[in-house]
Amino acid sequence: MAIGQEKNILLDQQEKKVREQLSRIQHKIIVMSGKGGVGKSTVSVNLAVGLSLQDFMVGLLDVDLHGPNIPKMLGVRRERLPRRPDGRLGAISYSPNLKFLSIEPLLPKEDAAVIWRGPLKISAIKQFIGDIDWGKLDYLIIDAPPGTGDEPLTVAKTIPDAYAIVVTTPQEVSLIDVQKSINFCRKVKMRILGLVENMSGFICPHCGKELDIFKRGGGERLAEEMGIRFLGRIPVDPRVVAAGDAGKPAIAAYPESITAQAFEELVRNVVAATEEMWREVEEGRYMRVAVPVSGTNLAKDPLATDLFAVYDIEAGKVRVKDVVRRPEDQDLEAFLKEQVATHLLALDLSPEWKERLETARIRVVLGGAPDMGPDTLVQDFLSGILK
Ligand SMILES: Nc1ncnc2c1ncn2[C@@H]1O[C@H](COP(=O)(O)OP(=O)(O)OP(=O)(O)O)[C@@H](O)[C@H]1O
Repeated sequence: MAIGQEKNILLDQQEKKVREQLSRIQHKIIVMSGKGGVGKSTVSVNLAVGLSLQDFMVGLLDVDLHGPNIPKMLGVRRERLPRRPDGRLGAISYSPNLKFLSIEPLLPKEDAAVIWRGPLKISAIKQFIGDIDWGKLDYLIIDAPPGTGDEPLTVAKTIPDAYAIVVTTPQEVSLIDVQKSINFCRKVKMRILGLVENMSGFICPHCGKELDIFKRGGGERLAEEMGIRFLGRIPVDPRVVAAGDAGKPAIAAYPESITAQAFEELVRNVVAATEEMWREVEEGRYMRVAVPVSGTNLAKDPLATDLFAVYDIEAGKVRVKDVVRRPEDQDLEAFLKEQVATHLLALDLSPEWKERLETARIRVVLGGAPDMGPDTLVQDFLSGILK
């Protein structure tokens, strides 16, 4: 067998494993930020612990290949990954319903500098997700490295149905970074769960009360302007640092504190927001519609074309339209799944393919005419002419 062919088979197997693994996880959330140091890991850890304290089964994945700090924040260091009877590796248990994984146990030494080349990084992240047996989870929280580079892009592509939480601080420059993260999410078609404003207000280390000596706010206004949810704000609290350093997240270490309460509110808002996003899809208030095209008109055969107009539709209105090219080696089902399409609108499709897509929970609606453009077909669908 040719080397290229062998590589493709291995890649296909990896994709399959990744898909199987992901299908057992109900909600996947990527915690991201436009720049470093805004408290992404702190938010990820406290959110994961908070969800596990609400009896959800939770996984926490640290995708920071250069400086994984989640093991330290959880007080678990250099533990070996458990091996399952079938030979697969499992994540490390923090508590009965919280497991986590970072690159750390896979490094030769604790402080080893890792130099990853782009393709290696990408396959390491895919391996994390595909090779590790997470079991059945309600939530997988993924702490992505800051920025909009290779790692968040790989996570977004590997977990196409992940939602994003964007973390910011009240400083203006950080709020500008939010815009970048939001643009990134829109570009990779990742739905945004909402915005968290960290280090907002200050908790006095002496009296434990909140003092307004630092700038705060802005996040809520920005969220409103950008049309995304505001999930909560977390004050600056020196105990967050101490708790992180001591390996016990603030939400569990100081449950009575204002900060723990702020994290608990964040947990409640995240649960409500994920349920709402789920319902939006179930009830058709949110749709992602793919239409195979050829030039400016509908394509005669969806299986033969590589061009698709993809629409994000909320409350019956088109919010974003994009034209996407299907890679040559990707079949229609894999492509639509990667696009997280909920519907395929097309001129025609064989009954076998229609059934295959509907089994994959992609609704197929057929109709229109060869001289019609995709926008018209989508409008006909939204107005109920096409059913
Ligand atoms: N609300 C807070 N109050 C006080 N300190 C905080 C707060 N949030 C985060 N920190 C501290 O700020 C530092 C950076 O936080 P953290 O590591 O969570 O940021 P990050 O965005 O994940 O950084 P990175 O760029 O490394 O991914 C840590 O020392 C953490 O303890």
